[in-house]
Amino acid sequence: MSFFAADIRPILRHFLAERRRALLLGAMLSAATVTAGIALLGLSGWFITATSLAGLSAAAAMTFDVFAPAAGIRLLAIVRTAARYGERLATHDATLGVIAALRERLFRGFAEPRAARALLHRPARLLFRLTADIDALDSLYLRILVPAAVAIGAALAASVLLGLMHPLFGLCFGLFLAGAGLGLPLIAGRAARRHAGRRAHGIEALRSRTIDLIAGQTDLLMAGRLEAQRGAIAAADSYAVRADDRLNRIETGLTFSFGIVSTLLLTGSLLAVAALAETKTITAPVAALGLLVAFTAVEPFAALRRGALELGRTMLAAKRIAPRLAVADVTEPLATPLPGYAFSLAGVAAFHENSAVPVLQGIDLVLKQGDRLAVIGGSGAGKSSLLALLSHELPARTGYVAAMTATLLTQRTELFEDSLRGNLVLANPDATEADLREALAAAGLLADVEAMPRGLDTPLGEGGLGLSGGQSRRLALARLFLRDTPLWLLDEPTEGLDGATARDVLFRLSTMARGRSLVIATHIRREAAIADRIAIIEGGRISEVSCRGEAAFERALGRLRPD
Ligand SMILES: Nc1ncnc2c1ncn2[C@@H]1O[C@H](COP(=O)(O)OP(=O)(O)OP(=O)(O)O)[C@@H](O)[C@H]1O
Repeated sequence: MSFFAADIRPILRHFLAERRRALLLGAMLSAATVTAGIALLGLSGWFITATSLAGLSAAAAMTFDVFAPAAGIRLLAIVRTAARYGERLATHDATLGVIAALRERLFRGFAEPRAARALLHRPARLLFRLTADIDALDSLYLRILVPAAVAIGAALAASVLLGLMHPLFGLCFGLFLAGAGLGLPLIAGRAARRHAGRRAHGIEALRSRTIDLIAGQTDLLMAGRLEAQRGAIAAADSYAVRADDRLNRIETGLTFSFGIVSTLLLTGSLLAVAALAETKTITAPVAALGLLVAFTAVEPFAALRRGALELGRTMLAAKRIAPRLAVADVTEPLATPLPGYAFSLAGVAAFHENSAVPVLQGIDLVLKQGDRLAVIGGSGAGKSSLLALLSHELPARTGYVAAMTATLLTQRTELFEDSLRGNLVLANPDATEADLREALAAAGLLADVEAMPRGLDTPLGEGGLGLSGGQSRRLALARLFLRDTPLWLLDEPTEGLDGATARDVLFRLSTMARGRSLVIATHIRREAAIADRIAIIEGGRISEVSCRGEAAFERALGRLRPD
């Protein structure tokens, strides 16, 4: 059970912190529903038997009070219905509230720079965490914790009641019911765990491979890999189906075992109440009550069946989500550099997640406020990683990092399926209409936007569809202009643009950057030429830094790709 507790604890903590009262209320109402059900059936059994016995003699029939038990039955029926209604409302409202908060918290965790960077490499993972994994967690409360608590409560209440008829009867009944009723779902849960995990992995693979097939149809066709991709989808499907089949078998076995246990228990209870009635320890109506109480106390355990089968999936979700909850709020801000400096790095080494090789090492570099630095080097040398370090996306393993608040213009322009306005205000939610227009004008995109019938409200398709490459880059630039930070980090800002557009974009950038510090990671001469200094990075180490006017600076520029 320790594996269960370790993974589940952080999730439970979140559940309780979020909606403690509603969750407890839901559990109490659930217990009230079951208790009222047990009492209703027990009292009804007692009433029917007592009435028929009273009817055997005229004297007894005259004195028998039918009103009090009938009123009790009606009251219990009303209580059960009302409690069931309230329980559904309370438990579902609490669960949905908790799950929504969990999703938001997870999303915020993913939006943390480091996590976002790691997830960019596996976006399908983010999708599954936010959808399938979070959804799987609603089982924890609704199908595992509440039914287990209610079943234990029902077994306890029934044992006490039957114990009043005969202590040994109550004790044996309670022990057998709790042992078998909890033991069977636990055994089934353990057996199903592996298959539930496999089913989840199979479905994930099925989804991502199908998305790859649809999104990459043309490329797959051109490479002659369409059939292979279809085969991969079929393989994922049959993997999930095999796991499903195993789960169905376990469920059938569990249902069968529950059937045997409840039959044994009821037979035992029938024999016990018959023996007690025979020895006149209890009356016949009380025997009927006892039998029906035993019958209804078994029912809540059957409700654990689904939770047991989903236990594996729930555990997998908890295991994946719990670590993200733990780190969601703990990113420390970077140290502030000394006055007059934009950043300062000393003896820095950094590693990408899951990599044993340092991507940056022995980095000693400073940038004065207002200065412009170009970082050049071969592909994979570590230029983007240096920008990631300065923007606090990549943590330093060793050394000292101090940097002013920075904005990073990434290599790829990330645009969303939203209006132009929506894509712009991401950079500054408080920007006014005038700010947006000013930023667009500075980026050279205002005329294009004004020519569009819906202007700033023009909707963009997925990934910014509807804009040309140049327009997308200008939109990214306008977004940068809306970020009033003292340090701008630009990763190949004009890559992929034609010469004229690139020069225009660079000119605008250079104008808007006046007074700020710039770091430009680049392969292109025109981009490095706007810098005052050039740092060459090779294999994660800075091998040379030169200043404008020095021969080394010109040599470094000469190494770069011309326009
Ligand atoms: N998130 C990541 N996880 C693991 N390794 C990474 C990650 N990002 C980059 N790397 C690796 O780190 C090294 C440096 O990458 P980086 O992107 O910093 O190089 P770069 O100089 O900017 O290259 P380019 O000019 O091609 O953009 C490469 O070997 C790359 O494969």
